[in-house]
Amino acid sequence: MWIKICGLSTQAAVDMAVASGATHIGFVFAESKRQVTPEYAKYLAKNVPKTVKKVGLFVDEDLAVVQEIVAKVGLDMVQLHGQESADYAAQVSVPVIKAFGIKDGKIPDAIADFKAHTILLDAPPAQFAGGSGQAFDWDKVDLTALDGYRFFVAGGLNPENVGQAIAIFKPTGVDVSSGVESEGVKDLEKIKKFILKVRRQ
Ligand SMILES: O=C(O)c1ccccc1N[C@@H]1O[C@H](COP(=O)(O)O)[C@@H](O)[C@H]1O
Repeated sequence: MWIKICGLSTQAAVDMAVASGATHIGFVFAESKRQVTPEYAKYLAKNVPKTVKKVGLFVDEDLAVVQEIVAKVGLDMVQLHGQESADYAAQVSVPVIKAFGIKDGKIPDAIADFKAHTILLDAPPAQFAGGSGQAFDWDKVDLTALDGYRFFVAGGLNPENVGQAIAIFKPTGVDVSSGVESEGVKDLEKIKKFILKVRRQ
């Protein structure tokens, strides 16, 4: 099971995510309270083992800027959290995770255009394009629509509910940001607890 801890902005949180067994760590380059500069992400990423994928999160960013940051930071994957097209995704030089907001349980038909990529299911955008800590309506989702897709479940996950999300969706991976924070800051114990919970499933 892939485990992605997103919105990392301190060395201690990166180290805890890696030591606890995260498979992916995420840096937010879009407008967000978790936004980091490429220079700082490069610094945070420098001792991350090659086995852990470094993911850069972007929202409707200019493709040239994405490519520049991928090269500068040494990103392994890019998470597209805006209205990016499949044509745009196809031009990114590293594997793509394409996020979709799930409203009223409806899996958008547009996921069909991203079959070559990994899909990420999130709550619909709120103040920012994501990272709101809100879950979508898990019970309303037609799970057959996800057949044949590699996908992350995200949106409002935390150490307490991630087991239920895995049981319902049987996803390729789970992704969390707000649910491993306390008062808006990454909480090292919650990161560890979240990863342990997933590993014990
Ligand atoms: O984390 C952010 O600040 C963020 C900003 C803009 C787009 C996406 C963002 N985060 C991603 O949103 C989902 C759900 O996060 P949460 O666990 O509900 O807080 C996750 O994929 C984050 O990577």
